[in-house]
Amino acid sequence: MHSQTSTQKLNTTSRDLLPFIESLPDAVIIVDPEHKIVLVNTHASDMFGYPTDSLEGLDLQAIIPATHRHAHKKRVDQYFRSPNTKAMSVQKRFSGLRADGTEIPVEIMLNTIVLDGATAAMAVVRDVSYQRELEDRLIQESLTDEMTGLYNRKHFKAQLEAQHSGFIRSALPSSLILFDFDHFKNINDEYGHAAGDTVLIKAAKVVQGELRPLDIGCRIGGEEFAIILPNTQLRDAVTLAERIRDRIEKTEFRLDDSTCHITVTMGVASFTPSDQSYDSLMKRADKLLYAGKAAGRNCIISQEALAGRLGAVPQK
Ligand SMILES: Nc1nc2c(ncn2[C@@H]2O[C@H](COP(=O)(O)OP(=O)(O)OP(=O)(O)O)[C@@H](O)[C@H]2O)c(=O)[nH]1
Repeated sequence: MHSQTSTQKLNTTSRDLLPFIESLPDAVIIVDPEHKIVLVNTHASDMFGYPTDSLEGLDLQAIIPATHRHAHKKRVDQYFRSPNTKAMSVQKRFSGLRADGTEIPVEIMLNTIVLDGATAAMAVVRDVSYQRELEDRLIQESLTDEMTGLYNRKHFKAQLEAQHSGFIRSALPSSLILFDFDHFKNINDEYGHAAGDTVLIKAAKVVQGELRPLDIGCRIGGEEFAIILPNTQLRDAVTLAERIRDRIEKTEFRLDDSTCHITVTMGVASFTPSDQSYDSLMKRADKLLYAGKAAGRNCIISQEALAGRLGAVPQK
């Protein structure tokens, strides 16, 4: 005698199944091997924005976002070839497509059933908008520096590592600007630590305002910032660094009852074939930054300067 398993097919009729699926708190969509929707509950019509019963008879593709349709169709075919009970969203984030064209984040649990004598797949679909939003917010928070809103050191390292991999794989140029505020201790000593924080927050906004969408602005230490510039040659990175240095120098930082000015010193470097890891770029940029401090601050020193081909770019 065979023991019952959780994957044993349910053998039922639409008439018997309907009250059961109507009693469930999730949307239920039953699909035949030709991908036709054969039975749904009211939650499914509501979730996807269709009048009652009008989902039935439609191709399943009608409720799949266009970008996922091809992969989803293949997955459904594969499911019918070797059906097993499984969650479709364990590794991947799924979305459904509503009648009004908006997308809804969902989790899907699939079961095979025999409905009215024919094999079908029963998808239990749960709206996970709230969880997805929370998840996105937590991910974003875990990568962000709370004070300035720039990315944090953890994200900085992960992104620089990814850029290094891209460089090794396909020689995509990437550059790094590392910078540190000059004599920041004096700001704290003169105006107080809270004022120092205000300067950092405002300077971060100045930096952010100069970046392109793909550039990654980070606060990697107390008053040490970094900008990863994907797909950017050293020359262009130096141009951007100079623009930011100049903008910060010219900014009047308004504090509670006073104002102050501050400057930054920058090290600018790009990946080279001898970089074994992202860390060597980081160390090189750090060395350049400290060479800039030694050269008198408020300046940019680029990798070429270190190689002796270009002088430092002191601004004063
Ligand atoms: N207000 C504030 N101060 C910070 C923060 N992080 C670091 N600092 C301060 O930044 C100062 C850094 O001092 P130093 O490392 O001596 O550097 P500096 O005074 O900027 O001088 P140079 O880097 O040599 O130009 C210290 O006084 C730290 O307390 C922060 O988040 N907020």
